[in-house]
Amino acid sequence: GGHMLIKHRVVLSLGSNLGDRLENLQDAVDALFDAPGLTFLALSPVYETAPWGGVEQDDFLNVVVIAETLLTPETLLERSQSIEESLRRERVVRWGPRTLDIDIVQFGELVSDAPELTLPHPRAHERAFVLVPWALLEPDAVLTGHGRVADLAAAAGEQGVTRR
Ligand SMILES: Nc1nc2nc(S)n(CCO)c2c(=O)[nH]1
Repeated sequence: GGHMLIKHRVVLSLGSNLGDRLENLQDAVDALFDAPGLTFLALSPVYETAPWGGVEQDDFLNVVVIAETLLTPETLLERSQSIEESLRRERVVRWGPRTLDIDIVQFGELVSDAPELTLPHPRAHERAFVLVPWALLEPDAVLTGHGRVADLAAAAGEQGVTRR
């Protein structure tokens, strides 16, 4: 349904472990902000990260992007999915290798249990490849919020997340 013209602060996690990973991430960030509706606020450094999810596959490169948007969550999801497709995103194995994955981690303070778009992202707060870059950009959101992580450095070590 329609949304009043409210700006929401969104947190996106981008990952790639297929093809030219860095180029895939660069192309994705460019594409996200090429179209109207999203205002860039911050981009984390790039992290080399061990695959999370139990599927044996190559390491990922991950970044977190903070933006402001007038879009609805659904529209942002559609835009993310079309960018994934444009980078030849073959969804073969769930949690398997992919040229690009864009996860909406938070959309303002919205909460949704819609199956196609659960907000906040249900697994983001377990994932050091999300939390470590995110904490650099928004320490309070990660270190004190409901996603409280006792020891981010320990999580980074345990989950193989290292700054490139
Ligand atoms: N390290 C790491 N592991 C992952 N497992 C999945 S699924 N993904 C895709 C994002 O959900 C990733 C990822 O981006 N990085």
